[in-house]
Amino acid sequence: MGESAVKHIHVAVGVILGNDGRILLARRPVHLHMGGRWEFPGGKVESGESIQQAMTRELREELDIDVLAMEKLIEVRHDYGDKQVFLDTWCVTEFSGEARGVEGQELAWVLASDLANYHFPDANQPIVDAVQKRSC
Ligand SMILES: Nc1nc2c([nH]c(=O)n2[C@H]2C[C@H](O)[C@@H](COP(=O)(O)OP(=O)(O)OP(=O)(O)O)O2)c(=O)[nH]1
Ligand SMILES: [Mg+2]
Repeated sequence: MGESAVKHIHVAVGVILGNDGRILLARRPVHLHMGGRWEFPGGKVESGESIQQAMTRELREELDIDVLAMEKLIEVRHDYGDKQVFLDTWCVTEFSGEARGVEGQELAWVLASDLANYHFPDANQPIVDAVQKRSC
């Protein structure tokens, strides 16, 4: 199958920066794809939504925060075999509210230098590298 025939799921992925430069990670529920691994919060872009709208909606749903400013970080395409994802990854540089795991997910505020200690989905290495290379 040619590259053009592969349908990637468009995912809004947020690298959320806290006041002290820490980054917010959430643990994916065990029953989901890549369950039990740590992720940068976000989710699928719905049809007709811009990436900003999708990020705002997802982070409200998952964390009860409102995105005030975001900047593009990196685009990652990955083939899981059963599923192809396009991780449209942005740094969330300003938000309002205090993040909590609305869906019961475990959260952690992590220093960029400590990201290597967390088990991420296989697609995430380029994102971790980008975060460590340049702060958002
Ligand atoms: N949010 C997020 N998704 C990631 C990361 N890395 C990675 O491979 N993914 C994959 C896992 C999923 O296949 C897909 C995101 O889907 P999701 O399950 O979060 O989507 P969603 O929040 O819209 O959830 P749902 O309502 O469809 O269940 O992207 C990451 O760091 N963050
Ligand atoms: Mg999600």
